[in-house]
Amino acid sequence: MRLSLSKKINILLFLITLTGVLELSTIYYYQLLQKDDSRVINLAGKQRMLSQMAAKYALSAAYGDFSDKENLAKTVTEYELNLHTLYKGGTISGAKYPPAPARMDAVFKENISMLETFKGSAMDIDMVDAQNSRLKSIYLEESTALLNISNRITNELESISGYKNEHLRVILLFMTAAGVLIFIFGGLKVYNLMRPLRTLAHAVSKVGAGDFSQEIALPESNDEIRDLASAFNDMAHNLQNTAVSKDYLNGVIDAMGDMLFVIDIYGKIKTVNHTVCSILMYNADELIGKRAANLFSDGNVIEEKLKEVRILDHLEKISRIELWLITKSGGKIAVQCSFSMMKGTENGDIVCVAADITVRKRFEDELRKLSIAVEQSLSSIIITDKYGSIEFVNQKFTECTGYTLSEVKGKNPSILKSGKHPPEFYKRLWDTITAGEEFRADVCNRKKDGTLYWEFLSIAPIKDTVGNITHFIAVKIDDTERKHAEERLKQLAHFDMLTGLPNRSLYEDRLRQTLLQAKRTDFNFAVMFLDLDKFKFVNDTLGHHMGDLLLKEVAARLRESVRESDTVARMGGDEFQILLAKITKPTDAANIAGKIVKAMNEPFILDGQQCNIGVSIGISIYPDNGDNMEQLTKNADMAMYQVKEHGKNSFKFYDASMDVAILEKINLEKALTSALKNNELLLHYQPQIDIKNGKLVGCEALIRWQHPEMGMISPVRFIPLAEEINLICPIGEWVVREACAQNKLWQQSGFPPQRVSVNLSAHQFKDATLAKKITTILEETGLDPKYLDIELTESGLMQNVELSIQIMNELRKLGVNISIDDFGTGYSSLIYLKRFPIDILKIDQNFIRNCTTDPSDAVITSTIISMAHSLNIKVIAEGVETIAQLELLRIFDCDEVQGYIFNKPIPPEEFSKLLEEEHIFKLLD
Ligand SMILES: Nc1nc2c(ncn2[C@@H]2O[C@@H]3COP(=O)(O)O[C@H]4[C@@H](O)[C@H](n5cnc6c(=O)[nH]c(N)nc65)O[C@@H]4COP(=O)(O)O[C@H]3[C@H]2O)c(=O)[nH]1
Repeated sequence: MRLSLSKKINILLFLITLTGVLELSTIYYYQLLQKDDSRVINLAGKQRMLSQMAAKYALSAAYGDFSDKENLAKTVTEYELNLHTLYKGGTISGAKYPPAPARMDAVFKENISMLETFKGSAMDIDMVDAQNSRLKSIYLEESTALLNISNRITNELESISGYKNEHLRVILLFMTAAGVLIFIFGGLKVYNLMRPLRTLAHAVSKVGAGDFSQEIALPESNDEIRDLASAFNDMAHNLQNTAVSKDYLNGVIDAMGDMLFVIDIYGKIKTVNHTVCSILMYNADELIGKRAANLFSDGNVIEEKLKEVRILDHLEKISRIELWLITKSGGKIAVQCSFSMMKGTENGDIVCVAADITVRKRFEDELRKLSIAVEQSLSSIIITDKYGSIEFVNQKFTECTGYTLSEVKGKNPSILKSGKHPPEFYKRLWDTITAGEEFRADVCNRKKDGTLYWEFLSIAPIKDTVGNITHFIAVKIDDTERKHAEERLKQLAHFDMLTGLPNRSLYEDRLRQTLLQAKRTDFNFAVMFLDLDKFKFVNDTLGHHMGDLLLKEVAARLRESVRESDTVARMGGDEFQILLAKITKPTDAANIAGKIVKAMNEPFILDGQQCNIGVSIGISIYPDNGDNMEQLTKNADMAMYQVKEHGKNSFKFYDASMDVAILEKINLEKALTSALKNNELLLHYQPQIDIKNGKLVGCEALIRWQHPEMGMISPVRFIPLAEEINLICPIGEWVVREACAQNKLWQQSGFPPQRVSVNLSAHQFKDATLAKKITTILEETGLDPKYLDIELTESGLMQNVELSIQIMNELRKLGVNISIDDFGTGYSSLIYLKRFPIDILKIDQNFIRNCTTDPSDAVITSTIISMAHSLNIKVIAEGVETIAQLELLRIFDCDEVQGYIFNKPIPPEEFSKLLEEEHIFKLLD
């Protein structure tokens, strides 16, 4: 049952009041009772006195004194009245007397009876003989009895009154105790009521201090205090959920990544958060009170902004602006500030939140620079979406193709297709880029006006943050000129410039192809080795010009003598070779050879002058005279020598009896096998000179074989043999070790350090452990890798491009220099040149030899030099023999030169002398 607080208090008050009233009533009643009792007791006392007086008067009469007879009557009458009043109650002289308690009935009756007896005796008092002693005793007895009973009544009344008093005192005591108990109970109740109120007051004061986590235990009582406590808990809970404390708010503000300032109406800083302090490197104390404008590079702007914010306040707009904040150390930080009036305050504070946009700004700057770079790039740039639809092209693209951005936007780059590439090319392109890789290639495209052009194309996918391709970017460098140069170089590399016939490299390539085909499909072919008779005489007597004209005419007649499918090549000088691609029988070759001899014997009219020559032809037939290129060529060569030996101007088939030379070769092989361990190999060194100052910058190590009987043998003779019999690798290793050791010795002798170049055979370059071997040699000899230069021939590298690149990179990593030897005689591919990590390019001496006389050789030389320089590659010209060559090379900006004009390859002791003299080679004046 719910007892409300007011009810509880009312009950308590009622009980206390009731106790009080009862107590007062009791006291009052007690007082009244006391008054009645004392009146009764007084009357009873008076009865005792009256009984005494009656006794006295009776005695007096008994002794004959009747003077008090009347007094006796009066006394008895009064006594009787009083007795009846005491017994039954009544009023005497205005005073009221209550009737005596019932238990005193007997005594009062006895008193009345005694009084009646006494009265009877007293009535006869006149006849009493004064001397009658019996009467005397009767009177005495009766008055004493009356006196005694009066006393008894008095005492009994007194005792009844005393008992009553005692009883009332007990009641009073009890009531007082009850009152005290009710008071204590009430006090305890009030204390209990106050306890939850005190808890509540404590909790309320905590909430007031911002601690909303208060929750108090509900009192057990089902009253308003319980309601209050419950309401308080609800309130605190709601406050915690909806309101934030100052600390919490400060925590939030300090945790903000952006800087926060509160600026007062005077433009002074009132508050800052931690981010401000950490970015601007101030303490909060240093900032508070400072003018906000002083922190910005453009204080006026800030002042204006603050004013504007106050004016616009009613619009409730947040005003944003980009500014520069100055740090304590003077650094500048780009920020985007937003200003807003602080709501809920009257003092006009403004909140300024400044976001650090330095990175974004830098990024925007980068982006701006990048877009300018893209727009102004000298390369054409196309950006497409992931489906290949064009989104952007730059200015260079428009210049290059004639298409504007609006013309190509949304279209596919295939509008540029030239039709020069097969569908597989485009498939490979798409397969590569959609696989997320970069595609690079030389591409022939078509301009808007229909003209074709070449460009070097690189397409890269652009990926989003999760790696999905979103766009493709194509960067294209106009390659037409380079392509032309390359085509031209290829032409130069594969064709003889004078006669237009295929040169050695193309010829050998075709021979290789024919050989492969013949092996596959089993047919015969013939190799012819031709040497003109008397050409030297014509050249020497009629001059080079006539010699050239003659060679051209010879080439034309040779071409006419064979089928389209046959290859006529000029191998150099007056040496030609012919590949008769398919013959059914040797006589076919004999017929053609006869035809050629006949054609050569016809007089030549050169510039109006007639001259006659002849030709010696050696023929070898596949497969009878050899099943490989070298053998077929060598056998044809041998047959040609036979012709020369036997009178020239004829042809001869190879015959095994010619193999005397083969025996010689076998002997040579044996001798070479033991040459290494017999220490018959040695190195000569040829100086390499800086063309600008004549200083010695390096040398080329060239192997020599000092045979005990055959004398000095040229590497041209034994290196191919060593390659053939697999001796080239140990010999090559010996060369590298010897050259490194010698170079280190020179350095240890105090000579200025210089580079030593070593030739490496193509066979050595097939060895994947080559770099490891060279590392060991460098470690053993102690030579710094930068003083070693490895020379490789282009054709050697091309045999296995990927392995070559791998080995070259390994060597490069070691710090060793890499040169390409005999450049211009092989593939001369610029694309490969770009892929090879090359330091030096050596122009083949064939070009140098003729560069001053043959314009095409001069063109090749200068093209090679400028092309190498554009790829950051140094150029050495070898085989320089004349001042004219040297002069031309200097004009062509060649870097270094080597050749007989300075020195032939010399033994190390002689080379030491050059170093000792610190020899400066005399160049041109
Ligand atoms: N006509 C003329 N010739 C000049 C002139 N200056 C230098 N030479 C010669 O031209 C050749 C240049 O060497 P190469 O092209 O590497 O051609 C070398 C190279 O391919 C090979 N060879 C030489 N030494 C080694 C070697 O240690 N290892 C390998 N694998 N091959 C070597 O033998 C070839 C011939 O070597 P060498 O007979 O020493 O002939 C050398 C050198 O004596 C000049 O002004 N005029």
